[in-house]
Amino acid sequence: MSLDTPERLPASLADYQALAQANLSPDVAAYFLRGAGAEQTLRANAEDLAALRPWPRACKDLRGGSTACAVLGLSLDAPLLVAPMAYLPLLDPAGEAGVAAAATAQGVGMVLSAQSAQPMDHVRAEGSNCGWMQLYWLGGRDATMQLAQRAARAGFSALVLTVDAPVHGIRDAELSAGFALPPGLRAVNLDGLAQPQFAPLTSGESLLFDRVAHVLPGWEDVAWLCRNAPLPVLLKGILHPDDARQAVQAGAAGVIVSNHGGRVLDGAPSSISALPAVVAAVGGAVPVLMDGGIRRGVDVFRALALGADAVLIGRPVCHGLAVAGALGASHVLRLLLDELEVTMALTGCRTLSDITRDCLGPSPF
Ligand SMILES: Cc1cc2nc3c(=O)[nH]c(=O)nc-3n(C[C@H](O)[C@H](O)[C@H](O)COP(=O)(O)O)c2cc1C
Ligand SMILES: CC(C)CC(=O)C(=O)O
Repeated sequence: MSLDTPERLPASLADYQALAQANLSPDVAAYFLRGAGAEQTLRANAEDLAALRPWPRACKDLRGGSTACAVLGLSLDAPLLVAPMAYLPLLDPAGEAGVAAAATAQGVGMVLSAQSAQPMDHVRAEGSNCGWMQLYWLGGRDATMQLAQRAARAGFSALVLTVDAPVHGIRDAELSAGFALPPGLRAVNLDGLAQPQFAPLTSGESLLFDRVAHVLPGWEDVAWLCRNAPLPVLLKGILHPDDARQAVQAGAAGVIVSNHGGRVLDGAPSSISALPAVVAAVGGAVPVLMDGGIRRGVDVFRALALGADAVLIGRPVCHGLAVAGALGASHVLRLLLDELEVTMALTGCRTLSDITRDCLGPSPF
């Protein structure tokens, strides 16, 4: 659905969120905006960011400052990418292509979800900054590689393999609102790829441990994909430093610290609290990105100060898209960029490399 574009755009991301929450139908709001279980992790993502204190500095020379950066070959005006999110046309018909156009207009990146409801070629034609393609392990090497090859043919420059959701999280709010995909909406980029078929369960067997677990990837599959895929592969959904080390060993080109926006394992650590140990474990071998709970430019600053090379933005883009289509998504990104610049100026940071741990007050972690 699409809400009527307001005459005056909302002034802040918080206003976009409130408008989206108030106006989306309860089932669509539950899918896009809520989290798993009791939503402890969803809340912790934002609360733990808010606990970090940017430290104002006086009379620093800010002339010639910039937020420009390069992340794994992407040249961006700021270290922001739109996170991969499924089925965006449920929020506005502009869908993934509208968000790609918004990201491109604002000079930030975008990762296209494997569950995009629009064809990848169309999305990239509308917004070339949509440069990375996310995928899940598709139950086997053949289907996963076929999707990787489709992405390469469509001109993407990297793949993002999501490893934190081998099974669906249990999303209470979504279940009680009765969310279901409407007929006609589907993950079109997966058309024709073999999906796992499961034999019927016999008594005492578990669907998860006796069927699904047999088609989940192991580290040897990840290493195989990193070796053979036509594009570099980042791993998304890393929280544990040991997994970060394994990712690097497996040949990952980057690591994304994420708990899937609190949508999978409720109670898992917030992304920002997990970030420092992952950054230390990776030791500069590959870029480290982070997502989860970024709601203001100051949150981008907080993540960079704890060692992220860039951040991904999830739900705020949904809020913008729901309230005012592609224009709303673009405006949300613009607000974040403006807030990041202002935060840098007030903390005396001229460039991104000036943003270090010393720019924060004493850590609560
Ligand atoms: C509605 C929705 C759909 C999502 N779909 C995907 C997906 O298809 N693939 C994926 O890797 N992550 C998916 N995510 C997780 C996001 O990529 C990202 O990790 C998370 O939203 C970041 O947290 P934030 O929403 O607090 O910014 C989805 C998140 C939302 C809110
Ligand atoms: C279709 C889902 C697997 C997409 C997703 O990752 C999510 O909803 O969080």
